[in-house]
Amino acid sequence: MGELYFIGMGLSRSLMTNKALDIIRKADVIIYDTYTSFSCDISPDYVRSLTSGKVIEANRDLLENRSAEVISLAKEKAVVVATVGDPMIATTHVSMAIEARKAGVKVSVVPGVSVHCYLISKSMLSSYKFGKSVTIVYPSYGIMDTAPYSVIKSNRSLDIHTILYLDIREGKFMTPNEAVSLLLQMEDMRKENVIKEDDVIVVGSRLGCEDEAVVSLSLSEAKKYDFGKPPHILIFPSNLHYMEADALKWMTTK
Ligand SMILES: C[S@@+](CC[C@H](N)C(=O)[O-])C[C@H]1O[C@@H](n2cnc3c(N)ncnc32)[C@H](O)[C@@H]1O
Repeated sequence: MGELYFIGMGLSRSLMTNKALDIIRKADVIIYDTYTSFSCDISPDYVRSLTSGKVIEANRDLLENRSAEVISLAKEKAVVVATVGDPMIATTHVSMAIEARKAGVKVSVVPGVSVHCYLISKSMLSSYKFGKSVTIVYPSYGIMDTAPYSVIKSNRSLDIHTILYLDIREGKFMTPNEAVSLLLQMEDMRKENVIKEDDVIVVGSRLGCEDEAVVSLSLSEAKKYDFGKPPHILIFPSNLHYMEADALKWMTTK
């Protein structure tokens, strides 16, 4: 009898739980998700060094379009879908989990340290004040997706903060500089007075790694700031409680 495990590996080796390690060590097959996120020190080769199970590097096609193959394998074997961070936060793996359950396969989820929670904690902004999050994507065929603009506008109208994930496209990671430039272009297009150059954002870089950084700066400062190596993530805050404003003062730029 097989089983399908969705394992969160955390953001880096030091943040991988013992439970995740145990299940990876014992699994027959590990489907390593290379599509939804990236870690500074967890890699398919690192996972190979932990287990005698077969490690398969999975792209979007295998995880979304060919998930039936994974589910069919899990009818007989212990199969792990291993994701950097948490397997169910800002991913589409719930769809595979539901299909597997419908097919009679036992499904287990092992949460991991997610960039979402890690960022909220490091920013010290109130966890009660975060709304819908959204990904800023590169324009495709010259068309700009202004969904992040709509989400920030809606969250701000409710006085809540927005987490902005940044696009990963064919191995290229969007930089905070590119993200800020796209947000300002969205304002130019929509002109609904949502995003201004002097708005303050929080940028998390390589969270969970030795060289992680969290900085708070204005959009105009962010345009030319060197944020270092990826991955990066942004918070677009709404109005700040005085304690949140104090917390951000400790995170000013270098
Ligand atoms: C689609 S989300 C997936 C989140 C993942 N499932 C988790 O729970 O951590 C991936 C995006 O989160 C951000 N991200 C992921 N890991 C990060 C890290 N260690 N430091 C900063 N940003 C990170 C990047 O913007 C990246 O493109």
